Amino acid sequence: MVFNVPWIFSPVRSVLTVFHQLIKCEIPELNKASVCVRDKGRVETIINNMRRAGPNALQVISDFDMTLTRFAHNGTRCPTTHNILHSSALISDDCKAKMTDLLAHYYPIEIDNSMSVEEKVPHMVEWWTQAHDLLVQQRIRKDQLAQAVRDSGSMLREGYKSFFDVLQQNSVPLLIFSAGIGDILEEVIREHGVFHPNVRIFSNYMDYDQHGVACAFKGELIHTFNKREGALQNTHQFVHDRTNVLLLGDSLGDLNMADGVKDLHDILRIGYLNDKVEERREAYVSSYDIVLEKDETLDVPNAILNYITAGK
Ligand SMILES: Nc1ccn([C@@H]2O[C@H](COP(=O)(O)O)[C@@H](O)[C@H]2O)c(=O)n1
Repeated sequence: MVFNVPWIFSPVRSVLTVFHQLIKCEIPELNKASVCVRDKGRVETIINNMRRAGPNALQVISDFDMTLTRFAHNGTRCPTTHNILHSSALISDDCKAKMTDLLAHYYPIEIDNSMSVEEKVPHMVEWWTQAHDLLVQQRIRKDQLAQAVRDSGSMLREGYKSFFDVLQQNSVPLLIFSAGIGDILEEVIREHGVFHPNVRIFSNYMDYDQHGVACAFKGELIHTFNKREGALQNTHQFVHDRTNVLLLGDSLGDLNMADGVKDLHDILRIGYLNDKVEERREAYVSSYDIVLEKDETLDVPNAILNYITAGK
């Protein structure tokens, strides 16, 4: 059992670690009740190293659905990129019903704390494959995607503008590694006015025929638990002269998204724990450096980024 009482202790390691006064004052967001930290000394050291190295040494690697987008708003679940498409007017009622059934069956497996990643993988492959096959049958037109996103009520987390803008202003690359649908993801960030040139996306993209109708998904399937393989295959696309990584995720499958970065110096992993909080807290606090429980904001990543970039 891990308690998120700020600055007290972490029974996961039974080590008493505290943030020093300086970082507590400079980054007061770390005092939020939503923040859980296993080893505060380690987090402080990493953040200070990153500040000393400055924004030129930094890249941000992030998941998208439920990490940069909100998990819930006013008690209602917010849509993932898949949900945006399957709830849209572009999809038949029959397809909607099938996609909803798939979600109801496979999402509990995705977040099941009692199953290993190895046990989950075949189920995730089945889920994504069936969902993509259904979507491809719908003859979705590329030029209709922007409207589908506008109609969807998709929401980036509170503080998104500062997050994207500060990275852009400091020329820090933002690499988004998503098992969602890349075409929809792009529309979401375009719609929010933050698709800046420093953003790069690795995701599942649709392929279109000469009429602009989706006819397949391109390349290797990316699901929640094979991002490491994808990251390693795409190492040539990572920004190699930037050896410090701020990693944001919401799944244990996101932890290895930076495995393709060569000469990695410092990495700070921030994990959003959105669902099944009690059951999964221990696993998250053992794996992520900072865990944000039911926190729908980017306050903590923003505060850390501001602290790092202010040191330049
Ligand atoms: N048919 C599907 C398949 C997956 N999902 C959810 O999308 C999320 C993946 O995106 P990330 O940006 O988080 O990698 C994943 O967590 C699934 O729950 C879906 O909604 N429908």
